[in-house]
Amino acid sequence: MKIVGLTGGIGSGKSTVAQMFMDLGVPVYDSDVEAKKLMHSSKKLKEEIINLLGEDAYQEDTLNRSFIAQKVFNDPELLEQLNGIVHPAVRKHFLAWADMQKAPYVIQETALIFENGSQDQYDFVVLVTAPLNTRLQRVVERDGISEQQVLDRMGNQMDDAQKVDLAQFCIVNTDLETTKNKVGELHARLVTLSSS
Ligand SMILES: CC(C)(COP(=O)(O)OP(=O)(O)OC[C@H]1O[C@@H](n2cnc3c(N)ncnc32)[C@H](O)[C@@H]1O)[C@@H](O)C(=O)NCCC(=O)NCCS
Ligand SMILES: Nc1ncnc2c1ncn2[C@@H]1O[C@H](COP(=O)(O)OP(=O)(O)OP(=O)(O)O)[C@@H](O)[C@H]1O
Repeated sequence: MKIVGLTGGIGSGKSTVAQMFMDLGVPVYDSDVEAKKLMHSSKKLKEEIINLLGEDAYQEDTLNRSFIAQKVFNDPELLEQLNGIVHPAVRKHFLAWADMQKAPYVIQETALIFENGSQDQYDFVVLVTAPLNTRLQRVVERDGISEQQVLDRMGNQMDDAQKVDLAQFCIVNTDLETTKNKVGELHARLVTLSSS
């Protein structure tokens, strides 16, 4: 079984594209969602996160996302430390999940691949892109946060121009119908590549 990484900057449409692959029957692991579940359920992670960010990181036992986001997304060092706690746990959990899937290939959807040099963990990396202004607008509308807050997160991610050169496949996600067709073509290609 091959392991495909699906990545893209904030608001590029990773989750939208991931859903299209799921509709074609491909098992998809959503790292953002699973990371949050682990940050909630693992006592060890929780302790480490409280040690790093303080008691306010959890509110009545629930992850205080806005507090954490506001602390880490404009402090690269702190973000790196948080990533150092969360990412190894997600990796371990993903591998156990992948082991249980029966399909030619599985997808790990994750915001960060090239940023942390983890591209070697994948057989192929698919990059989703969209123009910066479109991404900004989508996230402001979806999450109700300010443009500056989106720009802070973008500041911790690599530019598309650099990522395009590193990925094996790229999906430009502006028109949804075009994206869907591209996903269909890519799926057929990945199935073929997975059997060779
Ligand atoms: C800070 C947190 C609680 C904010 O949660 P929130 O629900 O507001 O945002 P969400 O997780 O949906 O992230 C939205 C987008 O922000 C960007 N983002 C998230 N984590 C990171 C990161 N570590 N570095 C750069 N960008 C990131 C991505 O584009 C992501 O898709 C959360 O993002 C987090 O815990 N991040 C650190 C752990 C991590 O790296 N998770 C990502 C998968 S392993
Ligand atoms: N081609 C498109 N046309 C119009 N809206 C879109 C398109 N693709 C995605 N969107 C919308 O833009 C928003 C962001 O898309 P999505 O959540 O898939 O991005 P993402 O890359 O997963 O974002 P994040 O990094 O924040 O998790 C969503 O509200 C989604 O419905």
